[in-house]
Amino acid sequence: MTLRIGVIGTGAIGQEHVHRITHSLQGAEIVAVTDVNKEQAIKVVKKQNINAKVYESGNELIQSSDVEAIMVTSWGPTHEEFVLAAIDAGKPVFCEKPLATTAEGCKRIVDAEVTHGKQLVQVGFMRRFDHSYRQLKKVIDEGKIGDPLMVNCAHRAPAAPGFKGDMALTDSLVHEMDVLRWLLDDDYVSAQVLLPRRTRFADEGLQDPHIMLLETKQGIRISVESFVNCQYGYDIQCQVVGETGTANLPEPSSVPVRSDAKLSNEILVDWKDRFIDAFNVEFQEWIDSTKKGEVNGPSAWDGYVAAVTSDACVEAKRTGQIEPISMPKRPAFYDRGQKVKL
Ligand SMILES: NC(=O)C1=CN([C@@H]2O[C@H](COP(=O)(O)OP(=O)(O)OC[C@H]3O[C@@H](n4cnc5c(N)ncnc54)[C@H](O)[C@@H]3O)[C@@H](O)[C@H]2O)C=CC1
Ligand SMILES: O=C1[C@H](O)[C@H](O)[C@@H](O)[C@H](O)[C@H]1O
Repeated sequence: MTLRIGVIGTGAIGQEHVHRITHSLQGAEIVAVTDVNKEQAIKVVKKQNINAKVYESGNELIQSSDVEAIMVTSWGPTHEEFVLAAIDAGKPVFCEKPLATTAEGCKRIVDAEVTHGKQLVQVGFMRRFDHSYRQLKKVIDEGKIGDPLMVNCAHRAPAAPGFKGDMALTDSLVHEMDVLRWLLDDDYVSAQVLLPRRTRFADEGLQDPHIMLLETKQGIRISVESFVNCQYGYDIQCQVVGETGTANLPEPSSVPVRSDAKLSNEILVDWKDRFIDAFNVEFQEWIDSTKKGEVNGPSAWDGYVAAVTSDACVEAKRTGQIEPISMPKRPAFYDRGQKVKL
């Protein structure tokens, strides 16, 4: 059986995902697309050479009997409406981060999904599918460095066109907020945000870099640097310090070149390249799980936790204080093993 997917939002990442599902992955096809920029949606259908119908709106696409599963890759503020509509239609939905732009919006989605009675929602936190993060998690889970005590991360990008306000926290660092919970199998209890000296390469009014400090329930202390105008490349670092050793996130492979009396390695400059394999694994596993009637990736609850954490970080940046992160107990509904029926 081929999973028939409808795509809401044919912009940058929507096109990436349409391409990978159509040309790289197995078991699914794009049968429907929609975008408020209809001309763009039409162009994507032609360029990707897919037999997909262009719908007037996301809700019309969701309601279509031709569409079995939904992919939401529109702007963040539109996600809540479409995810709620997909739940209402009883259809599995993959929603790119953020699940919703507020914790309250995420909680409305969690409540709707629990009321619906079947888990349908997966959120696009793709780092859990990245081979290097999975290698790092294996080392930790096997106890090779003892209990984790501290974690030091960096999330650097060469430039941040269009970045404004708190996007370093709400748009970029949400990836670390999610992946570190998964890596450590832990939850957060507090957040603090430090504002180092601004780089002259930041747009007017934009703070850059930031340092986010998190404490977990187990007492692990986490430091994450966000530097979105670092100039030199797209560089994701993660070191876990344990009782008996340290473990570093493996660097993307590159050929060491010796020439002109220098030894050099290339550094990637784009998140699309750094995580291309993670996106492919994320979507192949989503397709396979959805066809089995399962949700095995980051859930709506994970999307809610990321939103609560990011809200606390934005508040910590505003107050300059350590802000508490208090989460209600995760509903048993989100324990693994929930099955959905297509
Ligand atoms: N997982 C990851 O690493 C990444 C995730 N994203 C997320 O993906 C989402 C989209 O980001 P981009 O593709 O960079 O943005 P984009 O602006 O390139 O594309 C978004 C598209 O959604 C369309 N759109 C907006 N409102 C709509 C509506 N009501 N109905 C239908 N279409 C609508 C826009 O016309 C646009 O074509 C964002 O939530 C972003 O955070 C983006 C980049 C990386
Ligand atoms: O979701 C993303 C990308 O995956 C990058 O990791 C971030 O740097 C970017 O800001 C964000 O949009």
